Amino acid sequence: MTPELTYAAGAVLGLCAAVYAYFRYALTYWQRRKVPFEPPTVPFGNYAATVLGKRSMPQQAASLYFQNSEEPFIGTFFLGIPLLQLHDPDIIRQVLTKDFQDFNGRGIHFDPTYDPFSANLFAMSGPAWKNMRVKLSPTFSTGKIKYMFQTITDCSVFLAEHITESVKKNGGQYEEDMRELAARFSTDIISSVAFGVESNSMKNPNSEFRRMGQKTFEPCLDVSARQLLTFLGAGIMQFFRIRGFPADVDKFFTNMVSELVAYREANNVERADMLNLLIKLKNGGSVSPNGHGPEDKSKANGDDDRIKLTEKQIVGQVFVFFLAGFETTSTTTSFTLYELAKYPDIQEKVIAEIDAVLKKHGGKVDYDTIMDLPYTEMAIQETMRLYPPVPFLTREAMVKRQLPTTDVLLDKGTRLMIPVQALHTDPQYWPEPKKYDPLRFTEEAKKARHPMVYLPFGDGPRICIGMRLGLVQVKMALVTILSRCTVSLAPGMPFEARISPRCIVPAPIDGCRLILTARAK
Ligand code: HEM
Repeated sequence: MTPELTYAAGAVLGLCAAVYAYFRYALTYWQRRKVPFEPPTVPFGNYAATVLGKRSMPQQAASLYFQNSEEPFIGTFFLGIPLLQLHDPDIIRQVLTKDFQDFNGRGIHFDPTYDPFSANLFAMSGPAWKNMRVKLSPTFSTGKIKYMFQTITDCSVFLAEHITESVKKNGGQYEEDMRELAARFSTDIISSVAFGVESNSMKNPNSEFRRMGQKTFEPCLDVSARQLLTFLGAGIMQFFRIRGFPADVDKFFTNMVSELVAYREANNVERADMLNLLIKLKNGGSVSPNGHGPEDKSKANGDDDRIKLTEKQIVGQVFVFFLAGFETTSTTTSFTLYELAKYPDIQEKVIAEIDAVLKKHGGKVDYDTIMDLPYTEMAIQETMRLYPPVPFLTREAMVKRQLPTTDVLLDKGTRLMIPVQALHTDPQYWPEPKKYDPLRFTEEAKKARHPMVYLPFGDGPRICIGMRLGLVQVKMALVTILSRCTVSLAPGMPFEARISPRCIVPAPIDGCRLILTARAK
C-alpha cells in the first residue's frame, strides 16, 4: 500500500470512529436526562425498521408505544435526533391545548431561503404561524364552505356519471379500485376549491394534477425519504439543502399559481375558491368569514392583521391545501367504503340514512343534506380511528421548560411526538380495537372517553384548519356512490388491509378493489 493510500484509509477509519463516537454519545441523551427510553442502535436510533423499509414510521411508533404503554412518555431517537414520544393523554392535552404557547411549533422542515414551499401554514411556527392562521381561518368557515359547495357538487356530477356509465356498460356490476377513484374525485375537488382549476381527473386519470398528486405520495424511495426527513430530520434537510418535494412538483405549482394570479388580477376575475381569498389577502385585505362578500376591513386589529401576503406565500398555502386536502380525504373515503364492503349490515344502515335524508331534502344534495348524516359521520369517524390519515402529530418545545405534569426539563427545540395510530388502537381505551364499530362515536360513548385518545384532526389551536371541508368531501363521495350502488370486496381482496411499510399516510398494499353493484330503484 502506498503512503497516500495508507493515509486515506487511516482518515476514513478515523472519520468512521468519530461518527460512531458521536452517535454513541448522542444516543445517551435521554439516559442523561433520566427519561425512560427504548434502547437505540447506531446509526438509525429506534427507527432502523423504518429506514430499511420494513415498518412505516407510524407502525414503528406504535410498536414502541405497545412495548412501553405503561410509561407516560418515552425517549426515542430518529437517527441521532432525540424524539420524545408522549403516551399519557393528560400530558398530551397540556401540550396541545393548555401549554400550547410553549409548544406551538411542529419541529418539521421549514426553510424558505432555499425551499419556498416550506413556508406553509403546516410547517410554520411562532408569531408567523399565528398571523397566517388568523388570516387563513376565515377561508375555512362554514360560510365559505357553503360558498364553495356548488363547486363540490359540480365535481360530484362527474363521479356520478362515471359510476352510472360503468355499471351500465358492465351489466349492473363492475370492479373498481376505489382508492384511485377517490383520489381522482378529491383531486378534482381540491384543485377546484383551492385554485379554481378543473383538473379533470375523473375523466382523465392521467391529468397533470393527478400526476402531481401521485408524485407527492407514491411509495417510492425518493418520496418516502423526503417525507421521513421532513417530519423527523429537519436539520438534515437544511444541512444538505434537500427540498420537501421533487423539483417538477415545485415548478408545476409555482408556475400555475403565478399565471393564475396574473390572469385574475389583469382581468378582475372573481371565483368561488381559496385562491380568490388569498389574492384578497395579498392585496392588503382580510376576508369575511361568512360568504363571499366584500373584504371585512373592520376585522383589522391594528397590528399584524393588515400585513399583506406575498405571491410566494400564496403558493405555499395553496400547495399545502392541495397536499393536506386530497390524500387525507381520499384515504378516508376509500377505507370507509372498504369497511362498509366488509360489513354489509353497517353498509345497509348508512344507505338507509342516505336514502332517508335525500327523501327529506327532496332528492337535493346541498350543504344541509350533507350535514344531516349522523350515522354516516360516525362510520367515517370509526374509519379515521382505524386508519388515521395523519397517524402521528409533532410539536416542538419553543422554550426551555418542564414537560407538563412532570419534572423532566426539556431543552428548547426538543421534538415531541404523539403516536395517534397507537392511541387509536390501544385496548385500554378501545375494547376489541380491531373491530369496526361506528357506535363507538355516539355522544355518550365520546363523553365517556378521554378526548385525547382520538385525534384524527389533532387538537388545540393547531387543529386541522380544513376539518369541516374534509368531512364534507368524504360525505359527498359516499352519498354520490352509495345512493347508486352497493359495495362488496372484489375477489382476492384481503379482509384485513395490509398497510404499506413505506408510506406515512396509511396506504393499502392491495389497493381498495371493490365490486360496485347498481342498486334496485
Ligand atoms: C379527512 C380529512 C383530513 C384529515 C384527517 C386531516 C388531518 C389533519 C391533522 C391531523 C392535522 C394536524 C393537526 C395538529 O397538529 O393538531 C392537519 C393540519 C392541517 N390540515 Fe388537515 N386534514 C384533513 C383535511 C384537510 C383539508 C381538506 C385541508 C385543506 C384544504 C387541510 C389543511 C390542513 C392544514 C393547512 C393544516 C395545518 C394547520 C396548522 O398547522 O395550523 N386538511 N390536518
